[in-house]
Amino acid sequence: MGTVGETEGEGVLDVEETIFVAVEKNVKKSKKTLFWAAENFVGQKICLLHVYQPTDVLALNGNFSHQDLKQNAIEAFQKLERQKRHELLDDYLPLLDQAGVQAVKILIEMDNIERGIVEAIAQYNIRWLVMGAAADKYHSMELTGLKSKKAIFVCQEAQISCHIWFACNGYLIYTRVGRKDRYEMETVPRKQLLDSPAGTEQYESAVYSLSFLDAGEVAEVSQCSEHPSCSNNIVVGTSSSISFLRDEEEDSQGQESNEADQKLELAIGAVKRWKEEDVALEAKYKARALETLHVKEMSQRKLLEDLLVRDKQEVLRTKNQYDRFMEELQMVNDKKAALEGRLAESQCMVKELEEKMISAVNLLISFKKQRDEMRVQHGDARRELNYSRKLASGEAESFYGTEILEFSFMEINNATQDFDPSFRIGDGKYGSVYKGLLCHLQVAIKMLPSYGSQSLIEFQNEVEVLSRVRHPNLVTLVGTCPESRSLVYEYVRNGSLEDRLLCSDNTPLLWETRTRIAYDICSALIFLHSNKPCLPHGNLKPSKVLLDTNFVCKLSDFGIYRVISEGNSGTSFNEADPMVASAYMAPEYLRTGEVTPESDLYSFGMVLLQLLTGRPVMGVLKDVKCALENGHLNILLDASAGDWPLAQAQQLAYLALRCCEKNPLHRPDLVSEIRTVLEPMMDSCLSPASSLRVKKHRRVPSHFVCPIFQEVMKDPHIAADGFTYEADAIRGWFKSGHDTSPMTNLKLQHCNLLPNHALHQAIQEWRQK
Ligand SMILES: Nc1ncnc2c1ncn2[C@@H]1O[C@H](COP(=O)(O)OP(=O)(O)OP(=O)(O)O)[C@@H](O)[C@H]1O
Repeated sequence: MGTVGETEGEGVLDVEETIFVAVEKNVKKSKKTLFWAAENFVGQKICLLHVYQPTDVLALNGNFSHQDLKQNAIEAFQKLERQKRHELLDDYLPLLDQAGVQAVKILIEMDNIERGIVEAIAQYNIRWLVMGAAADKYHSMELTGLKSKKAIFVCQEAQISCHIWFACNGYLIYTRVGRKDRYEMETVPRKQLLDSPAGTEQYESAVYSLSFLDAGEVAEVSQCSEHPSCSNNIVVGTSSSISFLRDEEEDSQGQESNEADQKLELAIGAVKRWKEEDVALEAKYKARALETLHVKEMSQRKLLEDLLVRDKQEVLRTKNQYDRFMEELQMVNDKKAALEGRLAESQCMVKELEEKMISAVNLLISFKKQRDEMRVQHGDARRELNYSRKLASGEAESFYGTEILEFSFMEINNATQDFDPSFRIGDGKYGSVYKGLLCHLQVAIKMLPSYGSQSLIEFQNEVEVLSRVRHPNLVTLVGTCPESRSLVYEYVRNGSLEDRLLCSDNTPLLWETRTRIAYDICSALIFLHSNKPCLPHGNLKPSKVLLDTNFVCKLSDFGIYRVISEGNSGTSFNEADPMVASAYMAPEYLRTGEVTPESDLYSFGMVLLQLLTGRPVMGVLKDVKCALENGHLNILLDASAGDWPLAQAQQLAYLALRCCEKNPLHRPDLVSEIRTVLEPMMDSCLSPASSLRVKKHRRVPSHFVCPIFQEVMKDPHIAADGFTYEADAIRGWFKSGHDTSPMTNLKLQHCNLLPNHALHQAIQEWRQK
């Protein structure tokens, strides 16, 4: 327990000129004592004296030993604490500043405050000290002695040279007079001073009185003679207090002296007892404090032990968790390695499969090529065979070119790009018609309804019959797909007569062309009816009259009823208007459902009426009849056809009406009557003026012209680029070292050529006309 003194302020302290004021940390509590000093010692320097009990850092840290705490930390803590104290003391300085008093401060560090003050008095040789006698709240008129234990201790223990004023609530309560000759007095212990009568003699003008301020005690007050500037009062001892009495009659009256001695002894005894009691009490408090500290430490220890147990458990739990995670991680790593292995395997497999796929595709391509070649060979072989057969039966001449191709559903599917709607060119009552490319030919594929009662053989036989019927005015049936029950026809580019009559593309048909169309239909019907067996068309109407690029008419769907099974004959998929459809049908057909050459005549008559008038079929028969009766057919004639010679038009109208006779027997004969009427008309159409107009109309179709020779082809052949060339021209191209397409300039896959029979035939027909 050392004494550390710190002074702060200006210069060296002159203890003779300085009033020390003992203050506590709370400014409020010591403020009035300080004011009292400032008021009473005007012009004197004031030094604030403060003792503080430093915190026991080791005790604060409970279980930690001194070694555990770093010296630096302790010092830092103490420094901080000291600094705080200084800051607290600084709070007094503005008060003194206001009073115009110079101030310094001394900070003493000690466990016991009163002892600290006493030590400071000794250390700095303090001559003048002001301190509190009691807390301000205890102040009253009766308060005449010291109440604070610290004050009492200082009063008793401070070196005698120090003069001390004890104030309370701004009033001086008690003064301990200091002895100027301090060297002399300091050698005498305070107690001895009290005990010795000589001690009392040394104080002639001042009498010490220790007042323990019990209730009811009375104090006498005398003027302080020690300090001139002071209006202090000196408290003179009372009955129950320890008193130093100045009694001039003491020496003379022995009895009284004895009594005084006795009193003194009593007082000393009381002080001793009080001190013993005080020590005992302090020991008791200390013991209690230690006990409390012990209990606190024990509970802290318990708390820490619990915390330790909990921490241990937590660590254990974390460790278990960690172990589990590590196990899982291991498993995941194992799985990852396995999956990576599998992935590598799969990638190998994918690569292998890709290679296999590529070779399969290559194989497929070569198979397809082989198949195409084989199909061609097969076709050739069949043709050869049939030709040989026909040769044997003497029908060889009419045979060439009537072989029919068979396609798989896959081919039909590919040709129509999965029956893409953009490939659909029309819908009939039996199904849809798609455009497509098969064997390098542009074709129209008619999808028929299901077989129904018809067997595959029956279907194939009927198709065989139809495919053999070939005429320039009939759409050629080039193939079939029994799998999908579809018929593959040559594609006719210029739409149907129905479209033309509706002028859907604003190019009306001239009367010459209409006359020729009538003639073409007549020719086709003569051919069909003269076929063995007789093959009536069965569904003649403008939508079945197709026109090629040269407006040559080609009847489609002839004899289709032969491949439609009975169960499906009435099936209507997309029939526009049944009334309109039946308007072309002969009354007996509507009654019996039997297709005859006469029923074709009726339909022909209706088509003829429409060619003349361009009117819708409904009501046209009645209108023309009426017009002829009234002689104003010219009004009814289609003006967009040009100046139709009226006589010719009338002749055609009468012919049409005869064809539409209800009684089939009254209808004219196709060859002897109808063709006889139409033929001269055709000739007149070929008059120079007409033929010029028609020729204008009949320019050479561009697809008849070889792209290399730029002439109409004689022997058209299809190359690998899909274009048709004159055989000699394309062969010459290859011979000259080319392996590219003359049209696209791209490399050709092969140099094989395929005869384009359909085009060849079309060119022949065109030439004949
Ligand atoms: N070979 C072909 N070339 C070009 N277009 C064709 C060919 N065949 C048919 N078409 C087109 O397909 C359309 C539908 O023909 P489809 O024969 O199925 O029905 P439709 O003639 O309208 O009447 P129906 O219901 O009586 O059969 C025709 O109008 C025609 O435009």
